[in-house]
Amino acid sequence: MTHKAAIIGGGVIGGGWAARFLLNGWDVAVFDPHPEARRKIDEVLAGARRALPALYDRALPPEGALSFHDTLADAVAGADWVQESVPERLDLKHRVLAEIDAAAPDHAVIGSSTSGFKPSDLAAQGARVIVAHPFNPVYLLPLVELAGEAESCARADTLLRGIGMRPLTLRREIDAHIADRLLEAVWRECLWLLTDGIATTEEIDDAIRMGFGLRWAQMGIFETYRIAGGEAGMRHFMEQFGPALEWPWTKLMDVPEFTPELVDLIAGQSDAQSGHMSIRELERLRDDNLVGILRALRKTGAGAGGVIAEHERSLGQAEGIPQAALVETVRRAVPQTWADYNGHMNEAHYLEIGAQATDRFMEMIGAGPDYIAAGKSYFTVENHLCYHDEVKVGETLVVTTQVVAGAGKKMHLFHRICRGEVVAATMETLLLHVDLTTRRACPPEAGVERTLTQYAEAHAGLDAPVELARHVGAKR
Ligand SMILES: NC(=O)C1=CN([C@@H]2O[C@H](COP(=O)(O)OP(=O)(O)OC[C@H]3O[C@@H](n4cnc5c(N)ncnc54)[C@H](O)[C@@H]3O)[C@@H](O)[C@H]2O)C=CC1
Ligand SMILES: C[N+](C)(C)CC(=O)CC(=O)[O-]
Repeated sequence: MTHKAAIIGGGVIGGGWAARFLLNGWDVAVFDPHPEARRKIDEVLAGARRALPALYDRALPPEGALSFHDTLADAVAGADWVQESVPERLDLKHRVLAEIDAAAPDHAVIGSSTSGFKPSDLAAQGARVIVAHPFNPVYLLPLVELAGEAESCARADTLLRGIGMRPLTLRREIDAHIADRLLEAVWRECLWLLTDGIATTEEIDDAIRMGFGLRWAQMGIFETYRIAGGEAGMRHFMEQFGPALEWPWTKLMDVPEFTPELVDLIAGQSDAQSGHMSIRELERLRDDNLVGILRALRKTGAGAGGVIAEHERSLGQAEGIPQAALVETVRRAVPQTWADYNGHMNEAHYLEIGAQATDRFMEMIGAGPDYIAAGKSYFTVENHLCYHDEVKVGETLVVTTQVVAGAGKKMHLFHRICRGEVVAATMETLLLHVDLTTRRACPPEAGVERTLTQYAEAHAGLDAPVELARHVGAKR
């Protein structure tokens, strides 16, 4: 059954929520009286369609339906989740939340994107609401801080995990939650460094992105500092740097006055630093970098990479049943990071997607991660790729796999890499079954051999592909 989300306020954050729900298969209804709201959401969606599918090696579910409504009540009718994302003004939030509460179904989770109000502030006039504070861009960053009534937070946790997010439920409510407390502390010190003429906006950004910002994405602060203590770890780190808390290393709670002069100084320096790019261009750059970082983290499971890997496991894939028809082994979007200077998918990634098809087929015959952990696997000994057509970023590729032969130590596969009806490339691959202890070829375990043989027999009647056993044939 398709879920429905209602988005009340479709600006930077509401647009991001709309994209996150929609691309994960939810229907989305938007209410925002601003005359430009639809255009802005369409632009955020275009960015999300380019970025989010690129995180995964499997296809996301088919997109839900997007609709815009003239009244709040229309938008929330039948919704399973209502997300309030109007500007950060308590009086406005009270008005909007009262309307949502009156119109939303009893079972709906009502979340507020507030960056800093506590659930008790929001519910002061009786509206049912929890804090569901996301991070920009909502369609890529997994974190959502939850605060408020326990049962609603638990329901919210389940639904958010289903759309690839990582809920963090606060143990008790606090102004600005956890992450914004940290962001405000850094922001405050940045303002002092600017006010005191110590550094420019660009220099401060360099101080973050060239150094500790890279560490924070994967280890946060405590794990990072544990390592900084050397072999003696966290205790030694605190012995060494604890006294610094007494030194003037931080202005602590002292806040600079936000004068018009300070605003002009920051806005002017920020224009000089990044004004040569539009906000949409900056968003695309940010998203491409985030996709690259998240995909790198996926490999080790560190930080948000673990969330992506876990969500991907929940995305549907073909059943491992031997059959005469070809087996679908991969269905995925082409990420921006796979494009090259010719404006299409680089040749190396045809091999990558072919290798993903082989990995998936190994899982289907019972030679997946558990089998490998127990000491047996397959090694590739030969690949042959034929490139037939170019593929562009964002297109969906489907790989089907044919078993050419599968007996004893050998597994001979033929992958067709298809874009719709077009076979964009083929990859023929020969693998040998190996004992990972001796690193030598050996017969597979009985279950794997039996399933592989069943596939080979089922595929024996299929036509041999024309590319099979072809050599590199340049006409002379
Ligand atoms: N911008 C950010 O980085 C983040 C913002 N937030 C929070 O998200 C919320 C929204 O912030 P942004 O999206 O940045 O603001 P925004 O200004 O980009 O968007 C607010 C939207 O609400 C609409 N709106 C105003 N009154 C409305 C009403 N009565 N009914 C329906 N829509 C109405 C406006 O037309 C506008 O499109 C705030 O509570 C903010 O603290 C949370 C995380 C990050
Ligand atoms: C600046 N901010 C308080 C609106 C930041 C957030 O709430 C979260 C984010 O995305 O940085």
